[in-house]
Amino acid sequence: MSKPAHKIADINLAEAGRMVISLAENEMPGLLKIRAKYGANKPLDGARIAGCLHVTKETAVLVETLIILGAKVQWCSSNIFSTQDHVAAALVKCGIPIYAWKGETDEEFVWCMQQTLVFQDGQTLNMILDDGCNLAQLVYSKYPQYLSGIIGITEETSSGELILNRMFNAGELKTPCISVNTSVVKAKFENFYGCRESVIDGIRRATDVMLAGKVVVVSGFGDVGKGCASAFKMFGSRVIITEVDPINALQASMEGYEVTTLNEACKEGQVFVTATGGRQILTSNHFLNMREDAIVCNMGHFSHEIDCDWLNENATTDRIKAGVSRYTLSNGRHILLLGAGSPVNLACASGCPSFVMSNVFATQVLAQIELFNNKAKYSIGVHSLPKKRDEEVALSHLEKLGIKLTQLTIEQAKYLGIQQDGPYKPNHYRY
Ligand SMILES: Nc1ncnc2c1ncn2[C@@H]1O[C@H](CO)C(=O)[C@H]1O
Repeated sequence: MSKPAHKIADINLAEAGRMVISLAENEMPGLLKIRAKYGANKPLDGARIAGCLHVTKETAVLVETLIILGAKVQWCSSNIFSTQDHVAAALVKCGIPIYAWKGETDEEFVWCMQQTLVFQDGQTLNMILDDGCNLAQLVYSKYPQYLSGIIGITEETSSGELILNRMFNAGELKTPCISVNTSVVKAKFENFYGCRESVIDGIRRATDVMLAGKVVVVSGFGDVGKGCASAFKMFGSRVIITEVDPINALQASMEGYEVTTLNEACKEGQVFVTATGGRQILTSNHFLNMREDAIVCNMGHFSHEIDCDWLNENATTDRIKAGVSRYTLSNGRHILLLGAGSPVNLACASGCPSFVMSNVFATQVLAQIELFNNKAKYSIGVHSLPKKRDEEVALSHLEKLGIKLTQLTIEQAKYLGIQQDGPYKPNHYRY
């Protein structure tokens, strides 16, 4: 049976979607500059990109940039709740095969990914743009016959990078990959500044809860956790951090946060945010000790940071509104779970803002160009883009913010032992 040209919620939403995509373009100078620089010589001509990344207005600008650079693209979302249906409609209106809608079931999520693998002309994918390694794992497990045709994989997020590294260490990886997450503009910009703004957006849109004065527990003090903690601090919350890594724990303490265990913090917290990249962080004994109507949400890629299965099997549920479920526990107290454990900024709001995503998605495009055109340079494994690319992406965003850069003199460059136009830092430098 031939596959449908697309599957979305409602094509009639296309006009509204195009409006928000146009506004996002104006906030995404990095992608617009890439279109201007590479659009004529089409470095992605011949690329058949299967994309699995939240279908948001920012991703729409990314998708249309890839197409302007010559790629054929088929796309699905990397989360069942993150699709912005009007954006999906706007892309389909332009003839782009989108298989995504807000509120997919887990089975439909897999079906959507499957639709991205074979193109309308019968050719199979030769590039993957992934978020959380969902698509790559599907191909590896269910469609290994396609692997020989895949030139490269670019991966968006830390959880996906973790899986690719695990596959490589197990000798299972058969494809050169570039992790965008290791780029500075992703880790130190989107993961921090993007989450700093969007975590508040997600929680406030879902609950309208007052954050000032409240006890907020953030599990994980990596770049995402740092951004989240910083946001709650700015809003006047009392922030408690939980961590397993002594370095991150010390950092949190140096920032003035209390650092303790979840077994202690679960009794005090009124809002809980997981940002560890791990699994089973918030579990039954925490839930049973939480205060009435404690708000529980996740900012990691996968919902398994929260033991949602235990809640669904051991508590009755009332749907308050889209993205907000109230669980009644055996002890009579209640818990509010946001976005069913999916990243709350994407499930209950619209994800990280366009300007910071412009940095990340410019890096994604450069990574796709690099792998597709220089595959001989990349061995099987998980690679990073050179620092110079990071600096170029950052440079393309300065004008929008009115930033005036100081020029390094030749003498200064000689003293520092670097080129006048960079790279300005050694690879081991931590920004
Ligand atoms: N507005 C957005 N559009 C697309 N992807 C996003 C957005 N905000 C965050 N993300 C990505 O979502 C993954 C986690 O699934 C990240 O690591 C982010 O780069």
